[in-house]
Amino acid sequence: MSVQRVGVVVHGGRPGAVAAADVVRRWCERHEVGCVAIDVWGEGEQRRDAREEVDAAGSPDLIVTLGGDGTFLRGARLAAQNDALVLGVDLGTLGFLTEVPADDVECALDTIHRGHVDVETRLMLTMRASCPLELPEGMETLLRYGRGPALPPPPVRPECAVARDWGVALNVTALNDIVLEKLARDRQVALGVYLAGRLLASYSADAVLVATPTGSTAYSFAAGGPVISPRAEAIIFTPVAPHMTFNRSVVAAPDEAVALRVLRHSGRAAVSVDGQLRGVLGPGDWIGVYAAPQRLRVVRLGPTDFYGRLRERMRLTDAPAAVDTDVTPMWPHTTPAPDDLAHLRLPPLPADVD
Ligand SMILES: NC(=O)c1ccc[n+]([C@@H]2O[C@H](COP(=O)([O-])OP(=O)(O)OC[C@H]3O[C@@H](n4cnc5c(N)ncnc54)[C@H](O)[C@@H]3O)[C@@H](O)[C@H]2O)c1
Ligand SMILES: Nc1ncnc2c1ncn2[C@@H]1O[C@H](COP(=O)(O)OP(=O)(O)OP(=O)(O)O)[C@@H](O)[C@H]1O
Repeated sequence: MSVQRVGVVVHGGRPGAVAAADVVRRWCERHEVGCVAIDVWGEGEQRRDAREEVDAAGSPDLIVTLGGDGTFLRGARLAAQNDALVLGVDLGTLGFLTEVPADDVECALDTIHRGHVDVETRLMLTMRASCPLELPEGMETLLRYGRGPALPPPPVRPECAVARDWGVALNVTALNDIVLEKLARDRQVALGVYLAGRLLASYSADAVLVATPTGSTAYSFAAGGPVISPRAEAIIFTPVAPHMTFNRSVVAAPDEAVALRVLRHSGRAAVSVDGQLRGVLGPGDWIGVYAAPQRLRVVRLGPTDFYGRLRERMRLTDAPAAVDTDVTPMWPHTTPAPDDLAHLRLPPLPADVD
């Protein structure tokens, strides 16, 4: 695939990211490829929903993010809207989602332009709600204090309108997670949690969240949820500080929806999508979270080493009694794999590891 138009999402507060954006712009000029800077977070401006943002940018077919995981999530939201490829350049703190170091950005663009890339697809979430979402007056001001303006409420998909009891379909995609959390710090949320349409249990908690396998290493991980390979197809439900004995995550199949209903006596609940506040629910309101029909298409320049990255970036520590200096991979596969292993994804050669 040759690239027609690149959309650049840059962490404007980081000089290294701004300099790397310049490198991308010059590469585009040299290759006569359109290039547009997408300032998803222009200070003082009204933010746009993903459709408006992508249209204004002239429908790029490649989104390059220059920043950390937050910047990647902002770019992924736009790429998902246009079925564009997304390349994450690592200029952040943790860099769990990003793919290439800043020094390799030109080389990465050359490779993509020649069509020599692997495209990894990632499951994303979308949702329906009992009513369109909105932010109460005054919240916008609070949000600006933290991280700049809020996104507008998610647009309703009119093409998905049916009978009222199915609620409204919202034009949102989450690569990590959709979170329902208490709005007031002193009032838990009380929720009925339904899996595949059946009540699992009623929860009183600080928050509950629905995560993708990609998001299993983000908030869900912090709340004690399982780590799931991003290549797996699953939907994870994780409660955060539930005041009850059943506090486990439940891993559902990708065609099973997770519905969250705010109970009558509950405090109000904030809905966040990949860390962005998108609405507030009151008693009686509900959201249904399910796998989006489209997958995110992420550029991979080499074999992914998810577990190596997990060990390194999360700084996993070994049991003191089990520390061993031998880190030779199991099955280094310097010779072809035996027949009984031929169908497996085997560890990448050390030279190929990102
Ligand atoms: N207690 C928590 O850990 C907590 C609380 C709120 C939100 N979050 C997460 O933050 C995400 C938004 O990220 P942000 O960078 O915009 O906000 P942020 O700056 O608050 O980032 C939270 C941290 O999570 C990391 N992160 C993000 N996605 C990840 C992933 N898939 N795997 C591993 N680490 C990941 C980021 O690098 C950062 O260190 C949300 O989707 C949510 O999962 C985490
Ligand atoms: N384009 C931008 N311009 C100015 N400030 C920004 C921009 N993007 C993010 N910031 C600010 O930088 C801080 C970190 O943002 P964010 O966590 O989203 O970055 P990130 O890309 O995930 O990098 P990191 O890995 O360091 O967290 C936030 O306070 C945010 O407001």
